[in-house]
Amino acid sequence: MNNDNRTYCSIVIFGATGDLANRKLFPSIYSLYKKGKLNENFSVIGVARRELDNEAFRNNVRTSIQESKIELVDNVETFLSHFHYVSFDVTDKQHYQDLNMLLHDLEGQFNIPGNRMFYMAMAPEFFGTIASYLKSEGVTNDQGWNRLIIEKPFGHDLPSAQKLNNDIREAFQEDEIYRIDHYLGKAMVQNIEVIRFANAIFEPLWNNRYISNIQITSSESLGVEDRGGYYDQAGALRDMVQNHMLQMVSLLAMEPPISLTTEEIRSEKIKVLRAIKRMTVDEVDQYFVRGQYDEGNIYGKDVPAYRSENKVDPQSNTETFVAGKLSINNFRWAGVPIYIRTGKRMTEKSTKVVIQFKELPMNLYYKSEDNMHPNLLIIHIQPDEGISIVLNGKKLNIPGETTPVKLDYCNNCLDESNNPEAYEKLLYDAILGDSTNFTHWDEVALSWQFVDTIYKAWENNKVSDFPNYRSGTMGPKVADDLLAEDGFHWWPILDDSDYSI
Ligand SMILES: NC(=O)C1=CN([C@@H]2O[C@H](COP(=O)(O)OP(=O)(O)OC[C@H]3O[C@@H](n4cnc5c(N)ncnc54)[C@H](OP(=O)(O)O)[C@@H]3O)[C@@H](O)[C@H]2O)C=CC1
Ligand SMILES: O=C1O[C@H](COP(=O)(O)O)[C@@H](O)[C@H](O)[C@H]1O
Repeated sequence: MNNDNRTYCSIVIFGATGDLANRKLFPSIYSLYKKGKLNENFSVIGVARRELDNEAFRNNVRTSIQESKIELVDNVETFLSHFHYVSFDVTDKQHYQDLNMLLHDLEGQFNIPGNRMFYMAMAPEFFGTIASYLKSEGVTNDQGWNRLIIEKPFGHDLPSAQKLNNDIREAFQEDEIYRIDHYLGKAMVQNIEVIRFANAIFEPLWNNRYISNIQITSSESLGVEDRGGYYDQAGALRDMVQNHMLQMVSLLAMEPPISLTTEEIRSEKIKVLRAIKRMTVDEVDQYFVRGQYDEGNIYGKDVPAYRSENKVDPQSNTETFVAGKLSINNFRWAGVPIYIRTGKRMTEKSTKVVIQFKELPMNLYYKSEDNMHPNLLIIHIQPDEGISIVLNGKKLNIPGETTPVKLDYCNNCLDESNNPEAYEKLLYDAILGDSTNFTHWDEVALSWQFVDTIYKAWENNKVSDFPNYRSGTMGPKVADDLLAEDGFHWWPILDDSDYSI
């Protein structure tokens, strides 16, 4: 049992009957409890409109844990007794007093010193209103700490993000705001810093003298599922690039921070985002391409085109795929393209980073382009977690010939059961007050600034060829052309891939 009183707190989940709460938050809280990271001094209050009593709410929580891969143990009923539910419409100010009273009661019952965490697991249009009523109705407490966890999307563009930020800043200080980017909770995304800054063999090579290009792929085999209404307004650039992809870029490209504090790491990440070369609207098509999925076949199953998905405009021009080339204008990275691509209904669910190293100035084994195999460092972010290094070895029994050999380290092979989910890690960080793996407003603003130019170009220049990739493929041909123009190709993302091409 953990006696760390920093974890003594109440967690209020706005949107407690929703998908995120059920699929991610309840199982994460249970997992923390089961591991002894949360002791008995906590409470969870669920808020949503539908009428439920505490018992029905606790049954929902139990079901959500059962449906996750976490095994229920004997203490589950004690755990559930910490959960309470209040039903109200968050736009209705008067109910916040009831919430405050319940918080006070539970703080007494569970001996919680007034620490309050407010988790916004609801549509973003409510974020500003909730923050403002929490403050005006005195629900933010002056006895302990107050923290606000905000889900994505954080705005739709820079002006809307700025407005949202101003609204929540009226009630919460920047250091009380935890903007979630769940990629920052993934084990191998967190490992990027360790790979870079704890290994003498990588950091000396981590620059434009030795690296020829970097590729980041985050592909999904799923389509938009039941989120067509949101996604058709968002698109892949807002949904994945503005946040997750640019966060990975900044971790890969940042300078070593002077220490591992939140402020130092953030400051280095922000410098990368500032150094990304800005495009004019007219230049966007040289650097970014988009796609939309057509019908096709994934894992042997026929799937519909994006335009036939539920709650999607049948004439939609929303992109479900983006690929782009970024340049970072600084001493370390000038001249090294960073290619990113992400999309739905692609061949496989996979997130990988491939660092391709430059060729030797003179390779004694060179015979033709076909036998040139660049060294690669592959960071497998999901579903497999680990790193691979592709080197050149001797081809058996053929003198003077080389062949690529792959050295693998698998992170989740060691003990998968003990590997916490991203949400679990981030929730725990927020409870402890560690905001390193959350995004600062400056990062959000710089990312939107970059992405807004792309959308401006795309709005001016409507597509005529959507849908342009079949479901179950790696995206449209234009994404391959983007690299081919620079003499590169996308490295394959499947785990048993052949890296000899
Ligand atoms: N689901 C996911 O995997 C992910 C979600 N997110 C983000 O998380 C947030 C929540 O998403 P998700 O859980 O999928 O959404 P859902 O639509 O599943 O849930 C919305 C929740 O809000 C409640 N709600 C809606 N209107 C009101 C209101 N006026 N007053 C009180 N409660 C209300 C709903 O309950 P009721 O109808 O009972 O009021 C429900 O509990 C969004 O910002 C989303 O972008 C981010 C990443 C992944
Ligand atoms: O934020 C989002 O991420 C998911 C992909 O997350 P992952 O952890 O499964 O890689 C994506 O499906 C969703 O559209 C987006 O909103």
